[in-house]
Amino acid sequence: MVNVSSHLSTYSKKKRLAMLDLLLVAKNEGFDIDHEGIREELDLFMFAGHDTISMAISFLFLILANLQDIQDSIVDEILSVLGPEKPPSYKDLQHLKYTERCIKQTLRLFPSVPSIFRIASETFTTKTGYLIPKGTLMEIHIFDSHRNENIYPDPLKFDPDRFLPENVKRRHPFAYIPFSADPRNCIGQRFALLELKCILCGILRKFKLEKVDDINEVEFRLDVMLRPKKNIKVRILPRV
Ligand code: HEM
Repeated sequence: MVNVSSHLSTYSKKKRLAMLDLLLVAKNEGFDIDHEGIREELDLFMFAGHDTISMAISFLFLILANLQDIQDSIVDEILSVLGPEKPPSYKDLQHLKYTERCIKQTLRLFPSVPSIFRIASETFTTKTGYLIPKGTLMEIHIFDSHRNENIYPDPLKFDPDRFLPENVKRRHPFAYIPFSADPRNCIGQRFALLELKCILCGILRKFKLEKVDDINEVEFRLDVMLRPKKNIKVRILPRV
């Protein structure tokens, strides 16, 4: 067990505190959190920030291995913003607009969290006329909404332009909810996009992804995360 008091001088001098330091300061200053609570928060972050990203990157690689033209366009954008070697800065990552649209499109078709659950805190009637009694456990099926052809015509088509600002504006704000959309939505969503862009900058400038598994033949298994039944395979070759 860490002795917080002996570490106080270390963390309290820093201007911007890391998350663990923030939690320790909160506990020390008498806020409603104890060591058990801090452990739970860290555990949540480790879980929520790890499997989600690893599934997103797996499906992204599968898509890029299947769709060479999309992969080439992403590489072109990365090279035009960063050149062949430069590690991306925060600002550089903001310029990777096409890459971002491809990531969004991947999370539309393969949302790492396929559904979320809520308990109705009061009785209400939906816009379509269903009476939902207080206490009902509701499943919001993100995977199905993202593949609804009334919202996304030709839903299985990987079309990054669906996420051009003018097209996003035409849809309901809740038509795209890979990170959920309520007060308990994903606290790591901006970080997740940056992380995925960084991974693509690192891998795609050095390696080319080639198709092994067919994107249309992937089967899923029921889980909290969207996982394939079998491991996804792509061929990774040096980019020359
Ligand atoms: C592609 C990546 C990610 C996806 C698709 C994703 C998706 C989600 C979704 C749908 C929720 C809401 C769950 C619910 O309402 O039941 C959520 C919550 C959460 N996510 Fe993420 N997430 C991702 C990455 C991350 C990362 C990188 C972090 C942290 C660094 C993170 C931290 C969290 C936390 C702490 C919550 C709980 C928030 C709360 O309950 O108030 N997520 N995420």
